[in-house]
Amino acid sequence: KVSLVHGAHRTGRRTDAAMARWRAYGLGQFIHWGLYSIPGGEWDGKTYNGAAEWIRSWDGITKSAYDSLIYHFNPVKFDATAWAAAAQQMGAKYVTITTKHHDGFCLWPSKYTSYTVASSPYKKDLIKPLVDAYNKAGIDVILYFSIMDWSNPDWRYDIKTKDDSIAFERFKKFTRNQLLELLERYPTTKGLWFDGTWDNAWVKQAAFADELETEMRKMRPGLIIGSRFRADENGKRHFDTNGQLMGDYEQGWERKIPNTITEVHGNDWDCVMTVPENQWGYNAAWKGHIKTTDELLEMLAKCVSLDGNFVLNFGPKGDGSIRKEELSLAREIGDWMAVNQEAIYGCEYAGLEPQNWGYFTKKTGTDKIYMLVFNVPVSGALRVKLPVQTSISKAYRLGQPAQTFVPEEIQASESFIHLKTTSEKHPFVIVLETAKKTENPKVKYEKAK
Ligand SMILES: COc1ccc([C@H]2[C@H](O)[C@H](O)[C@H](C)N2C)cc1
Repeated sequence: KVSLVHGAHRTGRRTDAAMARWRAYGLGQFIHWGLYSIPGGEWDGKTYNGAAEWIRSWDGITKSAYDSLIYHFNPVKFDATAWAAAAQQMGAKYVTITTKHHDGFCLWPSKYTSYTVASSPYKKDLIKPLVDAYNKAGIDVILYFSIMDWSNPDWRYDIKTKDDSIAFERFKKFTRNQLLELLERYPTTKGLWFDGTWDNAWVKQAAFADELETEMRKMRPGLIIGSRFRADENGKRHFDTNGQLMGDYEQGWERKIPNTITEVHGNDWDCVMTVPENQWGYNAAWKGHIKTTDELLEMLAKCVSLDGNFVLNFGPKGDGSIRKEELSLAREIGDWMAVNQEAIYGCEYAGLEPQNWGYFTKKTGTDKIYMLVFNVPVSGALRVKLPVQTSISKAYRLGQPAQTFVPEEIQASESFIHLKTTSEKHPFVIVLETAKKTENPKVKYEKAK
């Protein structure tokens, strides 16, 4: 262990109520929306092959042409209530919304730059109606904020000269001003999801970022900040020089999911996932493999089974409408959640040996186990290995309690649940009510004689 001033300030999970609420979410929605949503990955009839929200960095578009998109941003179809209703029906318990992506365009009328929605034909603040509508729908809001800001002349990828450091000092002040402004304007938001923090200039700001994180946490008790915000004084990100997690949860799982509980290191984490292979902002082409509802449900189940949250991304169009493919995915996920949400919300790693048929979750604070079945074996026999001295007192289909199962014990603490049919076409859940086999004191006494 090396001594660090700006490393992790906490080891182990946060134990407060605000973090317990975050831990219980299970399913979240990500929203990437901004000027990049207007071109949607296309420009002058050419298709940009990268992620649509990165089109400004493409040599097929001039920076000034991209920046002039601000004069065309007028999302007349934007309806925060409709967005929140779709998220609520999907079963999202939190939403992470881009306030400012790498291009620097602010969806709120920031006092510290003119490159905001206030300078667009739309003029009005977009973040407040979203926060209010989602909160009204019972959904918590986390604000995405990119430190990297291509619109700000003081931003630097690295600090090489005296001029660079003078400019970057201005940029650090600007960044702090915007973050405090967001916390002041949107007091009900629960956290900040930082991005654009890998460049050398920011990685060198361990002390500044550490002080800023402390200041923001003081300003908003309970505030949730992940491992992407700051580096330690050796430039280590996500995990400090001693391997300790920076921030409150691990944010490294971008379009990927851990396979075993050991990869999670006992931390809280969330996985942020795109529907296409790698498109966060609206991409008209919608090309490559588009994940199906069952694939996305399996990712959700896998995340919760390994103590994480699953955050599914939506990329609204420049006009403020949400594309029909995303709305139908949300609808189908919501239909499944309406029946099976008990196996997701407030659930955690069950501590059981994983089986090929799917994933186990456990209701936090109880002995209730859920079997989320995605891959029905041709035998129809689902193997369950429980901890020793644990038995199954009841087994039934979630949503159809009359459909019960009598486990076949094949050896100590190992049973088969025999399905009635192997022709299920969609994922389903079996609930196992388990109990510790308590020693009967009378029996013990008799033995002793
Ligand atoms: C350098 O590779 C990157 C950098 C940033 C990203 C951004 C995406 O634009 C999106 O905002 C995602 C959450 N973030 C990691 C993706 C790939």
